[in-house]
Amino acid sequence: MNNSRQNLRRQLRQRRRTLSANDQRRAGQQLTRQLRNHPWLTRAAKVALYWPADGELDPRPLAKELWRAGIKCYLPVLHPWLKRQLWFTPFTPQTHFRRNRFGIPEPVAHQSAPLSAQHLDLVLTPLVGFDRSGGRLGMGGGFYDTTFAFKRRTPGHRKPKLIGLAHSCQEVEKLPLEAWDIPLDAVVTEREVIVGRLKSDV
Ligand SMILES: Nc1nc2c(c(=O)[nH]1)N(C=O)[C@@H](CNc1ccc(C(=O)N[C@@H](CCC(=O)O)C(=O)O)cc1)CN2
Ligand SMILES: Nc1ncnc2c1ncn2[C@@H]1O[C@H](COP(=O)(O)OP(=O)(O)OP(=O)(O)O)[C@@H](O)[C@H]1O
Repeated sequence: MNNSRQNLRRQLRQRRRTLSANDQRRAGQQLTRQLRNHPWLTRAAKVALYWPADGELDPRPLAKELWRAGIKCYLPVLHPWLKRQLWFTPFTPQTHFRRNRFGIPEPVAHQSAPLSAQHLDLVLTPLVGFDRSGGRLGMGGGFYDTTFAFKRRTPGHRKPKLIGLAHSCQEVEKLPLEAWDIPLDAVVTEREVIVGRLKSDV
């Protein structure tokens, strides 16, 4: 694994952890305000979010608004046998959780049928670092890149839209792009909506 990528990841995760509980709460509310009436969301029927860990921007206040609007929410679960693949299970106020092998809460399996990524309209992804052209640095497991690799294999496969959520302190000038990276369609921070320039649009 590339050393500068590892160092950058460590640095950015550290930066994220210095945000106070208050900063985190405010950022989650600001994110909700920016997205709740956004056409990306109001036009979607099925939206994946994540359960925040390690200082990630908290999408749960947004989930509450989506429930209210009748939009279905999902959370990622590690696929039981497919390497680096995520499945998505429904997220409702009744969902029960258990910790996965990374210590992140995920819905208990068998509560309801998991969905594969192709069936979602919109995916709000966690991230460690981002740049303004849609570059994403994650936790390093390769889960999102692997799960959404079909978007690259099938040109014109626009669904689901991938939108990274991040604190603005997670921005970097330029991320080193790896061959397998799937660019984000946009990044939303507590401050702004940044629309990435997709390679396929050029
Ligand atoms: N909130 C949230 N949920 C998520 C992700 C995420 O990034 N955030 N994932 C996004 O992919 C998946 C889990 N991927 C993860 C990958 C690595 C580590 C991690 O902490 N790795 C350790 C070292 C590796 C190890 O323990 O083997 C570390 O970095 O310290 C955590 C989650 C699915 N769910
Ligand atoms: N489509 C893919 N097929 C097979 N392996 C992949 C694929 N995409 C990524 N990987 C592997 O996953 C590993 C981690 O990738 P990377 O560092 O880009 O993860 P990340 O995007 O930071 O993490 P995550 O998506 O889990 O948040 C890499 O070593 C790479 O070999």
